[in-house]
Amino acid sequence: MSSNAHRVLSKSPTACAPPPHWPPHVRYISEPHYHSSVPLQVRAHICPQSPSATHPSRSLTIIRRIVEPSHPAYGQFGLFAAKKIQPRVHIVDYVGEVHCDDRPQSDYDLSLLRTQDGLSVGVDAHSMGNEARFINDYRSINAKPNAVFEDRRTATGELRMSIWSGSESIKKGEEILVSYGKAWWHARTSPQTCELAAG
Ligand SMILES: C[S@@+](CC[C@H](N)C(=O)[O-])C[C@H]1O[C@@H](n2cnc3c(N)ncnc32)[C@H](O)[C@@H]1O
Repeated sequence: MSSNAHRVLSKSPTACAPPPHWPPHVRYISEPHYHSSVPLQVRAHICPQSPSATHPSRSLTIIRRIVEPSHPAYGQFGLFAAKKIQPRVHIVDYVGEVHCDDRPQSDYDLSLLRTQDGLSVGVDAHSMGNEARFINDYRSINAKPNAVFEDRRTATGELRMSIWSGSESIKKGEEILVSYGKAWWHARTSPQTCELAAG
């Protein structure tokens, strides 16, 4: 068996090729990975069955480098509408590593859930994730966000933080922008850091 054939056969069944402009140092995943810091009973609450792969994002979004010097994330990437997106449409789930440990250094860590015991569950897309990790915050770009974070359960019951278009449609080529929340920005201008707040 050639080494290429072996690679294909040993690939995870849900693995898929990264989209164009995907950075080589980040692992592209289409379903959440659960870190060992997530207690079993919390994992069972979030994901009662096996994780489900999501592929709705490809046709709706495109990752693009920001080339406008006036953009506050100039030189970085952003996520853009590949076609017109109608209001209140599910664009993509924020997929990454689901964890309960602290990730103060990550700029890709989003809050998924706080349990009744006060345990904080995050989704960190710093080292592995999908297209959603490239969504920028609207501040200094637009007057308001055109997309929102909203949690949902997939068809197999898995809790996900998803990105939906807002009350207005998003034009083809327009940047998809959410609000990271004031606390996220506050944490980055003060000595302490915290998770990206969905809101
Ligand atoms: C979740 S990442 C977004 C994707 C990022 N632009 C990239 O290329 O990987 C969050 C980072 O994007 C940048 N960013 C996002 N929105 C921004 C904004 N409105 N103004 C300045 N920087 C922003 C900041 O560097 C922030 O730490």
